[in-house]
Amino acid sequence: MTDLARQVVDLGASLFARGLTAGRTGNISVRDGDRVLLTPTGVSLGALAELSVLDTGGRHLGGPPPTKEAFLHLAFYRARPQTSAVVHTHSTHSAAVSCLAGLDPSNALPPLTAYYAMRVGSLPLLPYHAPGDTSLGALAEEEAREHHALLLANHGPIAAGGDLAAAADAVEEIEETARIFLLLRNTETAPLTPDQVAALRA
Ligand SMILES: O=C(CO)COP(=O)(O)O
Ligand SMILES: [Zn+2]
Repeated sequence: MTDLARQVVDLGASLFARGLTAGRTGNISVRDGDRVLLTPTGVSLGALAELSVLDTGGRHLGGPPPTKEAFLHLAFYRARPQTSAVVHTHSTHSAAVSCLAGLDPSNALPPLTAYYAMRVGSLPLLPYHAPGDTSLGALAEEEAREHHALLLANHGPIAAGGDLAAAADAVEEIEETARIFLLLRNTETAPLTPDQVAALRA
């Protein structure tokens, strides 16, 4: 197993052990030159043994069949050439927020904390599609041009980063902020001001 593949296995084990995705949910990918290593479909992130290999055009080059969300991962790589990794989870609080009525589709969570503003920024909500429904690909690719993190309605977060740690950081920060958001529901909150957010992202 290559060092990069080992990093995917270790990240999967870490996300699973911390309850950030359960059962056989979630998927991870990392770019390796002109190839992409992805978690296989139907496996627990806590028990990854081998990875699937695609080219950036989606051609299957080796390993078991890839995650059914491979098309979403590839949409991020196409839309954001600086992306080297993508992480998707079904983290509980993020998934709970993704089921709420009345969310702002352009930004599902307010900037309650500085780290959320720094690691995520804004979080467009993509309309519900069944897992693996490739008709979400075009919309995801369009949103990914401007945003490295998206929330899939009635599903969970997906985030891209310059490396695996950055993509995981974004998904974890979404989960922490979703938890805070739900803890504070029906309470008046004081999110960061646009100036405070801009200062953090400068
Ligand atoms: O999270 C998932 C679907 O959205 C898990 O599917 P895969 O096992 O195909 O990766
Ligand atoms: Zn999923």
